[in-house]
Amino acid sequence: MTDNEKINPPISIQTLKRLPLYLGYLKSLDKDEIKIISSPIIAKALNLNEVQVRKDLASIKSGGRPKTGYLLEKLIISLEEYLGYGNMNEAVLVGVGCLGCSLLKYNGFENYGMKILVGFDVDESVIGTEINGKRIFPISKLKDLCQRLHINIGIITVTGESAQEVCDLLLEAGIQAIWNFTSIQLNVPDGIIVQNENIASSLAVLSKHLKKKSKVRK
Ligand SMILES: NC(=O)c1ccc[n+]([C@@H]2O[C@H](COP(=O)([O-])OP(=O)(O)OC[C@H]3O[C@@H](n4cnc5c(N)ncnc54)[C@H](O)[C@@H]3O)[C@@H](O)[C@H]2O)c1
Repeated sequence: MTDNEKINPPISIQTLKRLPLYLGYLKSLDKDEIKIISSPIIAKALNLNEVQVRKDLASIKSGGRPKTGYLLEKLIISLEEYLGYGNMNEAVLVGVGCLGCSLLKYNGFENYGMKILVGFDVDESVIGTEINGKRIFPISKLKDLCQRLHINIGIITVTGESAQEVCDLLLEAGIQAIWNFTSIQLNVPDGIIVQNENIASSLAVLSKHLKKKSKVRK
C-alpha cells in the first residue's frame, strides 16, 4: 500500500457506483429545510442497508456522525469532491445513431461532472447537424478537435465492427477514458480506463428473476 493509499484507502467499485446515488438524493433535498441528514434516513430513502450507507460514507471521509447526522451541504461537497465533479470533464461522442442521439439529448450528465461537447459520425446525413446544441462533425476532424479542446473522455456508440478503430482514433487524439457502449472488448494500453456499459446485463438480472418466479408459480 502506498502512503497515499494509507491516507485514502481505495474504495470498491460497488461503493463507487453507489456514491452518485447518494449525491443525487442529497441534492434533491431542500437545503433550506434540511441541514442535517443521518445514514438511516439516506438508507431508507434509497432502499439500501443502513450499515452499508454508513460504511460507504465513512470511506469518503465525509465527517459528521452517522447516527446523529452529517451536515447536508458538507456531505454534498465531500461527495462531489471525491467523485471529481467539481472539475467538469469534457467528452466527445462517436456514433450518432439511435443510442448516440439519445445520449446527446440527455442533459443530466452535467450533474455528474461530464459535459458532451460534440459528436462525430461518418454518415453524411448527420454531419453538420446539431443535436441538443451539440454539433456533429465528420470523424476525420476527431483528432484535431479533441487535441485542441483537450478532451479527456470518449464515448463510443458506433456499431461493433467500428468500435476498435474508433477507440484507436480516440487514443491517438489523447483521450484518457473511454465509455464503451458497444459489446466489443476494446484493446487499450495501460493507463487508459475503459468503462463498458451493457443494458443487456441488467436485463439478464430481470429475466432470471422472472424465470425463477414463473417456476415457483407452476
Ligand atoms: N450498451 C448498451 O446497453 C447498448 C444498448 C443499445 C445499443 N448498444 C450498442 O451501441 C451501438 C450503437 O447502437 P445504435 O442502435 O445506436 O446503432 P446505430 O446503427 O443507430 O448507430 C451507429 C452509428 O455509428 C456510426 N458509425 C459507424 N461506424 C463509424 C465510424 N467508424 N466512425 C464514426 N461513426 C461511425 C453510424 O454512422 C451510425 O450513425 C452498437 O454497438 C450497439 O450494439 C448498446
